[in-house]
Amino acid sequence: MSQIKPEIRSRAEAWLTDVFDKETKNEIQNLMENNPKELEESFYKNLEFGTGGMRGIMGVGTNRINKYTLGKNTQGLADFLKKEFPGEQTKAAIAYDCRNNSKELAKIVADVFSANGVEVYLFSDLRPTPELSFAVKHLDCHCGIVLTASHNPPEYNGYKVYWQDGGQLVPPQDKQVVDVINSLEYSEVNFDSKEELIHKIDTDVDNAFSEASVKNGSFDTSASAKENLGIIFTSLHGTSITLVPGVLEKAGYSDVTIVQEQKEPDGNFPTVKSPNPEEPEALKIALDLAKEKNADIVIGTDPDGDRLGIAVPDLNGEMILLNGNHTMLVMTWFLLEQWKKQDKLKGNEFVASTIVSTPMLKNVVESYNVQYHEVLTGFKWIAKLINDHPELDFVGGGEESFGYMVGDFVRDKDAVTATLLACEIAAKMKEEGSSFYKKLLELYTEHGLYREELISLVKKGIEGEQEIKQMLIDLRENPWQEIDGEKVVLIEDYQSSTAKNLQDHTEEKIDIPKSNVLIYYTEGGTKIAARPSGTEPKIKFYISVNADLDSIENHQNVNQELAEKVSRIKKELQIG
Ligand SMILES: O=P([O-])(O)O[C@H]1O[C@H](COP(=O)(O)O)[C@@H](O)[C@H](O)[C@H]1O
Ligand SMILES: [Mg+2]
Repeated sequence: MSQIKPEIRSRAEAWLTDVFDKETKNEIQNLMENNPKELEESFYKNLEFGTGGMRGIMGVGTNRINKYTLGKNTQGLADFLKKEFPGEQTKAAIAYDCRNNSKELAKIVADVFSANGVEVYLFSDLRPTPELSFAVKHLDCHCGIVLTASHNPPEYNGYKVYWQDGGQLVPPQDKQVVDVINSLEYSEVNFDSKEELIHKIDTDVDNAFSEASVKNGSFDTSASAKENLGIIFTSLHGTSITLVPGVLEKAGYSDVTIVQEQKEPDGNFPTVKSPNPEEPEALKIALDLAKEKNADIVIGTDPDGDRLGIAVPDLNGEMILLNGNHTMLVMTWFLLEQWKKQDKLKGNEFVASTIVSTPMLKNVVESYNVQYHEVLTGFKWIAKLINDHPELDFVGGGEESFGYMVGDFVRDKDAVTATLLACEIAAKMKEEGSSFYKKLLELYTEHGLYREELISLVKKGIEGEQEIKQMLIDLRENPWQEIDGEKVVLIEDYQSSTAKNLQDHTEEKIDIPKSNVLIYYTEGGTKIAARPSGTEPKIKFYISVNADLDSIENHQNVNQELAEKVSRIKKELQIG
């Protein structure tokens, strides 16, 4: 008992009142008596909204995902809706993923909204996140919620919030909503549902979304090319199983093999260490199956169906996992070619990506005389750009973390439509005697070979958070001056919004919202970004190096040299 800090004890004791149920109180008592460390982790702060909504470990406490923290969020949102749309019948759409407790938490969110007079459209079963983004607009809702922690480990859950346009909350609403939530007491949350305000949704929205996906993810690839494409698909125990097989069939793909061991939705993700297509291990079963079946493409989506991992044959026919940058480059090239062919490039189109994604994309996009815009990490910022620039046509957007969005019919990354686009490209390339991978290499010969690596260092809990903060403070105090023998020429600090040119000692203002991100550029074209993850307890370093590639035949040598360069950099900077 004596080990509990007084402020933690008082925060925990506030949860021992009648506002909270017996189970919660028992668990808190238990932690107080037996596990003060866990009590502190659970109560030392309130959960916050990050890159993609609010995420946390499930359990009791203010720093955990539970009925009370999400109830308070929802009460705050309902209060905000009332203020923002006075006199209107407000409406909210709610979806949930395969995680443990997602369904129950979705019902609680529906209860609190309805208790406050908000009309609720609740999916009758699990669905991918992009379908919720679609549903918000389709059903003319004022906001939307998805209960999901995306690809985080099984002990996590979360709460993604969408606004009227189908994009996740961004300024100015994000701060306004958070202020209302923070001003509430737990006792002010109304859980008394009005069942007559809760409507179940499923097939109608599914059909509309599937149709829109097929339309947006299909171009001029022939029916025979599609039939000839061998596809292996895995939903990694997640939500995309509800839609992807159906849209592939609708779009004309007949040779689709679903990874059976991973098709059942399961919040424990029993066949993978992490249900994240960014981790090579996640696609292992699918890759083995691809070998056996001699398939042309492997696709795996994350639990909430918004990010996708792809593997395709390299020039020797060996399956190779692509990273988010690779996929984004080929997809964007393909979309630009299609727009060009359809005579739709008029000079007011744009492609968007994030500051930690490959700088090569800019070169590809601008070679089509299309505008390239860069935003902070988080697809919500890409969605915001679309809103902020009604005068521009959005072609597509992506980010290094395996997310892509085709056109603007949904306002978040969408692995359903992106799966169709990946198959469209692979089928067409195969028919033309080329390949998805060869196309990537051709882009390298035109724009240089870019090699990117992400290093994520996991640092959990209170101490981890402190350590991550300190690492960035240290970097600011002692910035890298030279990296792999190349002088650092520019340092961007997105927290102070300054770009320091170390050569002419000038300083420019960065004109995007503040964020704890540092980016270094060297005279040789190396780019290194550092930031804390906004979804997981990690610090992330993004390394990008590049070199000219004169012919495809040389790609392995050049790639090898760049891999060695990245290794040297990691060693020198002591990151991973
Ligand atoms: O996790 P998801 O699929 O919802 O994706 C979310 O998190 C990713 C990782 O963010 P961070 O680097 O801050 O962890 C972001 O890239 C993405 O835009 C965001 O929507
Ligand atoms: Mg996700």
